[in-house]
Amino acid sequence: MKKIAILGSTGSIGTQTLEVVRENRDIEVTALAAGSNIDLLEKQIREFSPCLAAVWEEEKAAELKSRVRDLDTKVVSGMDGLIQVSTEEKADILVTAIVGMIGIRPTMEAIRAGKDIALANKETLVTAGHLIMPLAKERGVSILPVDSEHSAIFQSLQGGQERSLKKILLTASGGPFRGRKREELKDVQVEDALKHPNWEMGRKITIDSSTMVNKGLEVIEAKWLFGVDVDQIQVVVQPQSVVHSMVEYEDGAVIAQLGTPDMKLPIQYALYYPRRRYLPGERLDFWSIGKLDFERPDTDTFQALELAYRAGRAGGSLPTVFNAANEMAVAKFLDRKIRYLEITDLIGECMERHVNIPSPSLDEILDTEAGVYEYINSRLGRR
Ligand SMILES: NC(=O)C1=CN([C@@H]2O[C@H](COP(=O)(O)OP(=O)(O)OC[C@H]3O[C@@H](n4cnc5c(N)ncnc54)[C@H](OP(=O)(O)O)[C@@H]3O)[C@@H](O)[C@H]2O)C=CC1
Ligand SMILES: CC(=O)[C@@H](O)[C@H](O)COP(=O)(O)O
Ligand SMILES: [Mn+2]
Repeated sequence: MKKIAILGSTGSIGTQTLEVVRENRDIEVTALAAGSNIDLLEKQIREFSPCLAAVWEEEKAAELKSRVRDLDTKVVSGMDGLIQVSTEEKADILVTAIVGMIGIRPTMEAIRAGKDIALANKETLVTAGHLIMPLAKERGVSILPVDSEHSAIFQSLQGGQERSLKKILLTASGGPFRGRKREELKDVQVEDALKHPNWEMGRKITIDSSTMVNKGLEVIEAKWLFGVDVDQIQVVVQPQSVVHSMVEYEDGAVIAQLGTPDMKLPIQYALYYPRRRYLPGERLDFWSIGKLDFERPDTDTFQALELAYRAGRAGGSLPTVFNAANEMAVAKFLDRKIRYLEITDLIGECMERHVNIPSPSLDEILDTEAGVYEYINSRLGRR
């Protein structure tokens, strides 16, 4: 019996992970954590009987505790609760399906406790990759990619050919605004940006896909997962999201992983690696697909992609600035406090004024995050 804990069980990746669990009878869920959706978390507790559940908000945790008092599930809250879930002693694998760099501490504690990580939470690796990758190596734990592109790269690298890897071809859908010019994006509304052409995902990552910040985060995520320079990573727009990513080897051979846009495949692959298992769902039908398109990304319009390369090349605390500015800007955009193009503008502005810390400690990363939030709040006044 495989045993897993999930951070962010009520979200898009969290619920799809539980679907994978439902379809396979040999995974036990030992711990679950969510932010505030206690209605869904209660249902999950009743179905999967974890011994531990965490809710970020203390009041909601108290309410959930009272609702599940007929069960043996212990309910905890706050950062301490997240860490208890991530280090729950019976679990072998932690699925990090929480959104944002709030995942750093629980992920690091899980690694210290010897858990393998099925990593969806890219913000953690983007901001703390220089701490996480060596820690994982030291503790002998695996970081298994869940992000579809990184899973595709990982799958394309099977066979132990990593040493002959020349280049990563990271595919991007181009988002809902592919083909538009920057000028045409000034009046974009929340509803427009939430219409991803191919994937159903949480709100924050959906906005990130529309600005191509998501692809920028993924470039830095790939740098850490596969030990390459960001300049060995080329973003290729593949509007159908059928080619999930590719690798080019020294001899010019390109190996790709293709599939329907369904996150259950990378989730299941991470949970059972190196085994492949039957997964119900649609299969690719190349006769009806007909053709696949490939394009160069428009970095004049999607300036965040260049900013991410700059942050990834510089390293240190600059990726934290890129990520933290985006996290706050997206929250404000979703709250209708700022305009769409201000997301990218704020990221650029925060990066411009930052004095880079070459190899920041966890405290320095969190201080950098706090500094970015403080700057954006003061810069926007009461907005
Ligand atoms: N969705 C996708 O297809 C993909 C997602 N990813 C990455 O996976 C991560 C999750 O994305 P996604 O599932 O779309 O996001 P969602 O917004 O759908 O879900 C986020 C989850 O995190 C929980 N959460 C948020 N804040 C806290 C907190 N403070 N404490 C505890 N739990 C918290 C939410 O709980 P609640 O709802 O209860 O508040 C929810 O369960 C992101 O990093 C994203 O970039 C990567 C590739 C694909
Ligand atoms: C499903 C997944 O992995 C997302 O990160 C997806 O790739 C977003 O699509 P784009 O960022 O390419 O639009
Ligand atoms: Mn992705």
